[in-house]
Amino acid sequence: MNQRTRIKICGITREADVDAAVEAGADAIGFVLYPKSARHVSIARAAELARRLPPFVMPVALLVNASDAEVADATAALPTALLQFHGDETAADCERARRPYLRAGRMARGFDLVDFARQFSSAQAILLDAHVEGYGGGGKVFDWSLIPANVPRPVVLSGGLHAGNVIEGILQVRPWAVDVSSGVEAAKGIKDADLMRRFCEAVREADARIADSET
Ligand SMILES: O=C(O)c1ccccc1N[C@@H]1O[C@H](COP(=O)(O)O)[C@@H](O)[C@H]1O
Repeated sequence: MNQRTRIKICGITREADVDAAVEAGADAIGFVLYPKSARHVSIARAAELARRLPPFVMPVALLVNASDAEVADATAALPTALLQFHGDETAADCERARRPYLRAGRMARGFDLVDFARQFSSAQAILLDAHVEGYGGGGKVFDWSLIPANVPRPVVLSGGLHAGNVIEGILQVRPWAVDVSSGVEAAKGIKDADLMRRFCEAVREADARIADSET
């Protein structure tokens, strides 16, 4: 199958970075609504930034153990956003939002990804991140060989990706999408336009290699 790997760039806090991510070719832009993150933006600020997005580029609202009231505020202010639950939420917690969502799994040895994906059968995809302190965004790569071939939901590969390793990640894992934050930053929450461009070019290179190998 000649598939285009989708690209999410997460942790955006500035207008210029929204524009540069779109220009680079991102399909989705993530806003971190988790107050303890160095990349945190308020719901109002995320909504302001999301209004810059052109059609067919999706905003993503990243939440960590948010209350139902916070989730309701986020969905009201960001009506077109996909939700990304990146904490300890249960499937029931995620489903109460009544919105399409991604559920992050924190990969470590012994983590049963197939069972996790079955628990979150209502998720659009399972996002795989390294197990780091502070829930995520740590720029850490996990051992991709821990991902079994039979995950029953689409997979979003993340965790320490950058232009130098994303081709290998895509060729090895064949994810539906990739997600990057630290690997395209000058500092936490401050994206680098050149790194975003190089990341997206590397993803397209991986797709081209897959297409070549299939013809
Ligand atoms: O970005 C954060 O600060 C963050 C905080 C809490 C949970 C998740 C967070 N970010 C997500 O972590 C992964 C991996 O990021 P990185 O590329 O390794 O920095 C990604 O999904 C971010 O959206």
